[in-house]
Amino acid sequence: MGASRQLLRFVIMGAPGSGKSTLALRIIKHFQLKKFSSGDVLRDNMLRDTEIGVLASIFMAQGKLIPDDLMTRLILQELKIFTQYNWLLCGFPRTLTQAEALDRVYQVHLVMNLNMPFEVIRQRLTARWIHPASGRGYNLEFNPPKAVDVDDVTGEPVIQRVDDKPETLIKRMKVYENQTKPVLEYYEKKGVLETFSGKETNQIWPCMHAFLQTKVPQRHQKTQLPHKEKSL
Ligand SMILES: Nc1nc2c(ncn2[C@@H]2O[C@H](COP(=O)(O)OP(=O)(O)O)[C@@H](O)[C@H]2O)c(=O)[nH]1
Ligand SMILES: Nc1ncnc2c1ncn2[C@@H]1O[C@H](COP(=O)(O)OP(=O)(O)O)[C@@H](O)[C@H]1O
Repeated sequence: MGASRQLLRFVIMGAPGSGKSTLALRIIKHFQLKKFSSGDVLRDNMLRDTEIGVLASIFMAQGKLIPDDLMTRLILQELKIFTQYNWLLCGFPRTLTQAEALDRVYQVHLVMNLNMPFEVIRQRLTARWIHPASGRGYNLEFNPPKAVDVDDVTGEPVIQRVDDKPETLIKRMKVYENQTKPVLEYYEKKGVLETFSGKETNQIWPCMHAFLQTKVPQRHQKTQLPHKEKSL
């Protein structure tokens, strides 16, 4: 893939709270990829009170996945806007049906999987806060907002996600085990899966960054910055 003129089609996967969004933000800072998050698309629909948003909020609050046909139609439709760009999908696909539907339209070149102990995830999610309109995420321990309870950019309130409640998290982890883990096997068989294990973003990121430098053609790499960053 390295030398080809193909557009880059990357995916980042991992259990809820494993750091997909946090690492995706670092990736797009260093590499020319558009980040596309299924959770953000759903939350945007929820904020705008669309039909999809109303439906999504019911499934999400129960820790369930949004049905495949709806989700796939939504994401493939939204992705059309990015046809001319390299992209990085965050949170999609989450089931085998979604992965197969994506495959029918795009060739995925690389899937980065985050592997992290459940206890770390549980601790992180009790302290996760988000700005719903932008999807910007905070963590009271790891990257707190500059001012208490408000988004750094807009000054609007940040909230805790209803699906981060401990009982909903347990359900989401089961869904991840049963429905999303098979997607990892699917990509493994295709030879595009790369797994990164660790407990901290700052530990995983240098490995991921170094790996991506070998996968992303030079022309799609942004000016090199030091590996270590203070936040985000
Ligand atoms: N303590 C801690 N929190 C982190 C770290 N990396 C990310 N987080 C926070 O953990 C939560 C989950 O991360 P996020 O990127 O939203 O995970 P996602 O659900 O996989 O997209 C967020 O509140 C992040 O700010 C880390 O290395 N340490
Ligand atoms: N690809 C998807 N298929 C079905 N439901 C999805 C998908 N992506 C997101 N969702 C719904 O949105 C919720 C939040 O997803 P996301 O923002 O990616 O959070 P996290 O990675 O923390 O679980 C999921 O628990 C699920 O209900």
